[in-house]
Amino acid sequence: MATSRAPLRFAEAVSATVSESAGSGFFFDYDGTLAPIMRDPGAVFPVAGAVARLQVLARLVSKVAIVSARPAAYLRDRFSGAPQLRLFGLYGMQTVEDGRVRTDAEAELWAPVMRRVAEEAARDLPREILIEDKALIVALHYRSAPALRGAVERWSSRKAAELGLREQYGRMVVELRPPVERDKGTVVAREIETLTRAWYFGDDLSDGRAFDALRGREERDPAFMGVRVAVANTETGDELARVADFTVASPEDTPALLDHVISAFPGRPPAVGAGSRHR
Ligand SMILES: O=P(O)(O)OC[C@H]1O[C@H](O[C@H]2O[C@H](CO)[C@@H](O)[C@H](O)[C@H]2O)[C@H](O)[C@@H](O)[C@@H]1O
Repeated sequence: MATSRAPLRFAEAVSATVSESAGSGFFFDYDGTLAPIMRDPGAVFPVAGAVARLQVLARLVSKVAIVSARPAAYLRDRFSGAPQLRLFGLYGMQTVEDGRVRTDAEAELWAPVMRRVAEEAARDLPREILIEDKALIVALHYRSAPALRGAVERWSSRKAAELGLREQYGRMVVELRPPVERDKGTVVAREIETLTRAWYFGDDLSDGRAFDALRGREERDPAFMGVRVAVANTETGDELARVADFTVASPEDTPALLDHVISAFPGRPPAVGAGSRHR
């Protein structure tokens, strides 16, 4: 991922978005971007104020979406307060349409294989490893036992080779998933086709593909503006921050950045401390 254009100023990015709101979209990763990182994935909820900000934003621009590795049903639950959001789960293998989860047919064919992977992981891996069975993706979490990272990665690589699966590394996690052409980059590339401005917020390795999708579109279409926002963290954040236009310090700071964007729309009250950050 290479940065090729002059640095974008936050105020310019915001005003270009406001002036073409009907062609603008906002895309968000979930864990580590809109929600804190915790040991128990099941205990995580969006940070205070995030859902409300997204709902406001969804009324102001063309499209606001969550693009996550979580199952779509999980996202539907966590973002029920923002019904206008578009939800892409399992790296785009699932979406929510009219309140119902729709799973990609090609990915669905892998359900029996992934069930077997979850069973074998439970049998083979030490019990300190948290196995998150997302039906079409098996996540192997070593946050409670970082010393077991090597063992987890070796097991995962063997299983991927044996069964023809893909691996995705993340924050103290390795995931095994079907070899279908879906990732955050393919989702974003498709969803921005009708847009002229798009922002993507992320914190992790898989979000780099979404950044690349914005960059690729910019290279083909000089009228398009992509805005990459990295949410800082010491685990996987550096790589993303290096190629981001802006960085926020933590998921808890994401709503404040959105306030600066929202307040720039006509008729919106000014954000507290507007213009003082995100340069
Ligand atoms: O695409 P995302 O929405 O960012 O999902 C990526 C993974 O997030 C979750 O794992 C991460 O957050 C957990 C909860 O804070 C944390 O315990 C774990 O160490 C992190 O890797 C989720 O559990 C995974 O399924 C997602 O793939």
